[in-house]
Amino acid sequence: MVFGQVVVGPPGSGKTTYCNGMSQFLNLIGRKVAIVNLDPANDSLPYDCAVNIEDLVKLSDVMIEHSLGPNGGLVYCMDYLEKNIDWLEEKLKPLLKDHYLLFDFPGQVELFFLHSNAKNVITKLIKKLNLRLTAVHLVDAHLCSDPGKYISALLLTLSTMLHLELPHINVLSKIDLIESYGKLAFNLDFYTDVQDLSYLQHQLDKDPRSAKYRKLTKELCDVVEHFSLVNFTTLDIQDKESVGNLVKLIDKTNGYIFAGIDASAVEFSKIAMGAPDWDYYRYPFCPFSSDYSN
Ligand SMILES: Nc1nc2c(ncn2[C@@H]2O[C@H](COP(=O)(O)OP(=O)(O)OP(=O)(O)O)[C@@H](O)[C@H]2O)c(=O)[nH]1
Repeated sequence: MVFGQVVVGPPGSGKTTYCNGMSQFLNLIGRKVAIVNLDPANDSLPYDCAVNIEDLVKLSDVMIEHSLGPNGGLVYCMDYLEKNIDWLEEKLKPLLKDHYLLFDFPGQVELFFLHSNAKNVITKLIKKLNLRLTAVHLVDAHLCSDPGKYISALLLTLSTMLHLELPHINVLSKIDLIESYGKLAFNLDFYTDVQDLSYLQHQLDKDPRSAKYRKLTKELCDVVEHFSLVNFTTLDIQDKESVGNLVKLIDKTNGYIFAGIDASAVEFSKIAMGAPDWDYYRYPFCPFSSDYSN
């Protein structure tokens, strides 16, 4: 069984930085990691990738050949990848024996709630290669500083969850910067737990432009609350404890913590009930710099 993460989120939410930081962290706790770059718009990669979509299709070539803009070009690239899924499977096969996989996807959000190519690629890989993947959806934490943007982020997150149909963890990224956008109207828990969105209405009513859409906003918040699926964890990719806590969550969702244990009910309950206290803190970490190897 091969475990890994599908890293998605809007442009600039920190996906590439995440893949880099996460792979360094996982390496340090003893896992062999392979990063699969499926974002053809990723020009300068901070990490060494095991597989790069650029070797199959180049966004710049697609845009010229088919007279497409960057968004149309990306949709084309994902479509091309789906049609050539054999290429990706062949590239991944040598990694399946002992690697943990990180898939770095493009930030164009329409790929994850409108078009089906990216989802089809993931589904085919899961089925054919027997992968256990968790979707990690990054959302820039600064969106919490504006109630309207926060509600948009909730809707995007919900639609991505429903579209991908994977074990899913939503992350407020760059949490270290949250205070630089001013004091939040509520405690951070309010934004991570997504419990009672009616409080946001008071904030929105302060702005006459959003007060006009009071009913629409309420209905949208009701949709999010009724699904009762969205909540967030937080991440500062430069903080080892923050990354470690996220890894624990991800390991529970994709089943990594159960890998290699005896399939007996006793063994299973030991892991399920016990504190998840395994390899994460075994390794001495330096106080953080974004490069864990420093
Ligand atoms: N302070 C801080 N900055 C971060 C963090 N994560 C990412 N960044 C910064 O956010 C910016 C965008 O990060 P990227 O990793 O390029 O984001 P992306 O989602 O891959 O962007 P696209 O490829 O455009 O979709 C970079 O300047 C990163 O250094 C974080 O946890 N804390």
